[in-house]
Amino acid sequence: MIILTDKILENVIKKRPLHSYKGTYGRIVVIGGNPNYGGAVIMNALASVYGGAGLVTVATDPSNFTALHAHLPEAMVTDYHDTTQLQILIKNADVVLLGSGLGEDDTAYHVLQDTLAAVTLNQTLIIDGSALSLIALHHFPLPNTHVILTPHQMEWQRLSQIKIDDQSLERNQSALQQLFPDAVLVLKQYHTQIYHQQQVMSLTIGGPHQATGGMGDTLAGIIASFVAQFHSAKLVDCVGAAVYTHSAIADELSITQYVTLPTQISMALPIFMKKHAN
Ligand SMILES: NC(=O)C1=CN([C@@H]2O[C@H](COP(=O)(O)OP(=O)(O)OC[C@H]3O[C@@H](n4cnc5c(N)ncnc54)[C@H](OP(=O)(O)O)[C@@H]3O)[C@@H](O)[C@H]2O)[C@@H](O)CC1
Ligand SMILES: Nc1ncnc2c1ncn2[C@@H]1O[C@H](COP(=O)(O)OP(=O)(O)O)[C@@H](O)[C@H]1O
Ligand SMILES: [Mg+2]
Repeated sequence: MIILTDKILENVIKKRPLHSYKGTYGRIVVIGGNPNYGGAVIMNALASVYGGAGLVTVATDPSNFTALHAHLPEAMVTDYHDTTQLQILIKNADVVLLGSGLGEDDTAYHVLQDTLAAVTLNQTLIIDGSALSLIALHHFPLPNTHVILTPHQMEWQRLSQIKIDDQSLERNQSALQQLFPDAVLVLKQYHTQIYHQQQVMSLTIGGPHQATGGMGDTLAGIIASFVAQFHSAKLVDCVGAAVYTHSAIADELSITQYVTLPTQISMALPIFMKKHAN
């Protein structure tokens, strides 16, 4: 098992080439946010934009448009009910982040189905929140692309059938091999673990000051932005660096704060990344 340290950032966070533009840093489509959980996609998008992604579009319920723009004018929006538009967006994306705040109703089911059908080989699909629960419930196969799964322990229980108390490293590794052999698994908990093929990385920073709704939505957005822009690093290292960054910022904030809010972590990303870019 590899313990994540700030060394992982050296492999991933790079100074920007002068001859570059927004397209160089990746196109992300965030898909989720029903009328009750609009905050989830706003937090995905805040983390993606502040994490440095070039272009971020959010496909969500129209009731979330105004709130999203009020928080983040840098993001574009589209109605996730518009299947044709969704397919065009996905086709042009480098990274698709699916499921935060999607819910589990009929609309969610159809958006999930359309997205899984539209992603292609060279893209990266990050699957979070409700999309994980829906995939577990309906046994949707994963598409043939680079997949990153970001479950908390209950979502992983639903996917793997391993009860939270029985989620040992060996059992998790074996379930991943059996169910989703090519995927990267980010199993979120106190001391999050990242599984990929035979490799396991473990986080030993972070703490209960992070236990606020939206913390995982923010992590998913950071992962999306790192994968979208840091092309010279391996996918699993981008994930490791994002997981480390998320908790390192939270720990810095926790020196003076009792709780560390997800949106504060996103706001702190540009300064943290500047410090660690090489
Ligand atoms: N502002 C927004 O819009 C927000 C929107 N959100 C969106 O909401 C959607 C639903 O996501 P969800 O995680 O809230 O609900 P669900 O998947 O049912 O899991 C909860 C169940 O699992 C159990 N549980 C056990 N261990 C656990 C663990 N380690 N971590 C967490 N739970 C654990 C837990 O046990 P209990 O707390 O009851 O003891 C409970 O029974 C999803 O799309 C998400 O993106 C949220 O991000 C919040 C902010
Ligand atoms: N006690 C804790 N110590 C460290 N990290 C925590 C703790 N509680 C929660 N977290 C982190 O917060 C995030 C929670 O993710 P998730 O449950 O998906 O949140 P949400 O869906 O509300 O955004 C994960 O990254 C998890 O590791
Ligand atoms: Mg979550």
